[in-house]
Amino acid sequence: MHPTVKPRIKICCISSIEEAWTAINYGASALGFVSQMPSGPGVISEELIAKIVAKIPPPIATFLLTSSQDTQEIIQQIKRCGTNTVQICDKIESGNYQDIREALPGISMVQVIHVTNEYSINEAIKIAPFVDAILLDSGNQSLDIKELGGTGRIHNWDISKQIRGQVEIPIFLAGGLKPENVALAIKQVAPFGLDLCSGVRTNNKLNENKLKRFFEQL
Ligand SMILES: O=C(O)c1ccccc1N[C@@H]1O[C@H](COP(=O)(O)O)[C@@H](O)[C@H]1O
Repeated sequence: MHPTVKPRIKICCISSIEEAWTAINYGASALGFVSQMPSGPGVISEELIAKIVAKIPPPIATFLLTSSQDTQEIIQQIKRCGTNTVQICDKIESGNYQDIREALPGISMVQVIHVTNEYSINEAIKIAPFVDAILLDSGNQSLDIKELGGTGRIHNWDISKQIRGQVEIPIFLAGGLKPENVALAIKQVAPFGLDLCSGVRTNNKLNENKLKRFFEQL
């Protein structure tokens, strides 16, 4: 069990160098870049991701969000985009986490678990030994058009809290976080990190007023 500290903040769906710097200036320690997805508001091209990532200084973490389920494909995608972290938004079907570790030893791996019911707890416990962090998001992988994130909806935080209590690695909480609910989310789940997209945006653009209000709640 980790001690409760002020959570680290990852601002996701970054779509320009200006947005990246706005998020960093307000206090983000990580930025998320959404590559091709079946659905969601944050997708940008890999070319744009690579261009923005090249301008981000240490120690800011850069997360590539991928929907690929094939580790060889993921490795190539990370190389093209140049991020230092990969956020795997679906279940790996071809290959395993070790493939990514061996090919890219410096890359951190974050696996997304879509919190839907109590089974999500076992899913998180099973995956935790192989990755560097787990990100608990809202979503639905069984829809015809999969929802892998960016839903703007919260999920059952009681399940997230149970995962936080049973898994030793850092937990990020995502899904519908915004200035109005972040204090309660921290109190209830006490995650290592918070990850958000739509809650600090207006018409898909980063909104400085919402960002400011969000950071004031921490
Ligand atoms: O934003 C997207 O387009 C997206 C698509 C597919 C997977 C993940 C995506 N974004 C991630 O979802 C979380 C939660 O988003 P929200 O705050 O509920 O809008 C976000 O932090 C991104 O990591």
